Amino acid sequence: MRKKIVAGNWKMNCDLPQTQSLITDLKTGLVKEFNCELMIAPSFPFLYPAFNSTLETPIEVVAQNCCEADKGAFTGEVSIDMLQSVGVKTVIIGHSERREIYGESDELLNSKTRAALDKGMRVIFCCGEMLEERKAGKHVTTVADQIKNGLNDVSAEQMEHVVIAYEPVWAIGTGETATPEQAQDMHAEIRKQLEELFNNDVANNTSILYGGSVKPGNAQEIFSQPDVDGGLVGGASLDAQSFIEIANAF
Ligand SMILES: O=C[C@H](O)COP(=O)(O)O
Repeated sequence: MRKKIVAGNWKMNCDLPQTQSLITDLKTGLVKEFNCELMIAPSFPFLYPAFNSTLETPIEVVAQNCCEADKGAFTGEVSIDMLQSVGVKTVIIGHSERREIYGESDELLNSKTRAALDKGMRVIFCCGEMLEERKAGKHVTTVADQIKNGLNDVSAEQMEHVVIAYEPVWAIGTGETATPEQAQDMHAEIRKQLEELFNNDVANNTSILYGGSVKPGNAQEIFSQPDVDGGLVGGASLDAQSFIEIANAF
């Protein structure tokens, strides 16, 4: 079932006091029902305190990454079981910063995605083209390849637990947003791709979020596009008021 979602990716920004104070501000600001699911993704050490602080609220705490392996000699990694043991049910996989800075390949992201889905997690699978790829007119094929490779061997049934986040890399943290038309065009292409890879139900029922400089001032126009089901928000999610205003854009 296609859901409206606004997810805040806090990236590597808040320490424990800042995490707690941002959650307190969010809880104070959540005075009414929202027409969308709300998620926040703090850093690993703060997932458990965040999970505890958001019990009985509409906020879901999600992870920014996970390891594809079960357990063992993987220094610095965090397993899916570990995430689940602190209440996490959703994980972001394939963010462009993981792809670019940490060199995570389509194959690795596919392993992470399948491992997370096999363990019953929900996955927010990120895709998006670089500026040069858009300028060269290769943005649609780039994103199609990322989806095809990243979701290889994922079943149509498992796709019920997959959310796609389209984030053009040139719009992340730059203040430059894709136009609502650019977002809509790519989201429609992604749905076409999901239909080819899976079926019509998967294409229609998968939530596709837009990410890249979403702010209170542009959220409504972007979210009003027929194939945009919400946002993966970076910078603006670090301010409770902005995040709530974005969530109110539905
Ligand atoms: O995960 C979120 C995206 O990278 C967007 O970040 P941004 O809203 O700061 O551009």
